[in-house]
Amino acid sequence: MERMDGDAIDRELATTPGWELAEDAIVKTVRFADFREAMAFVNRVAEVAEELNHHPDITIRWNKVTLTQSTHVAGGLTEYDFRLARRINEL
Ligand SMILES: C[C@H](O)[C@H](O)[C@H]1CNC2=NC(N)=NC(=O)C2=N1
Repeated sequence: MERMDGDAIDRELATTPGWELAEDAIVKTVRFADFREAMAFVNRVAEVAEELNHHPDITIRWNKVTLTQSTHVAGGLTEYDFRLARRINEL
């Protein structure tokens, strides 16, 4: 899978609500009622990541979960990152 160029990234970001570009990755932070809710979400993300074989970096800070995505093997953003982002938006 090829790395995406800036125009392609901007186009995809426009249809992937809640995600922002940070360096060569896309980032989203989701806030929950408490830690337990945050962990339940993280476990749902894990299921989708395993299904797609594409995994986000995940930071959990009490009730806030930050997902950071890029395609390691490509050294930047690819369609896989946006596909996972859209599935996460559906959770
Ligand atoms: C062998 C396995 O397919 C690869 O390591 C997958 C797993 N999940 C992955 N996730 C992400 N974000 N980038 C990758 O390059 C990647 N590669």
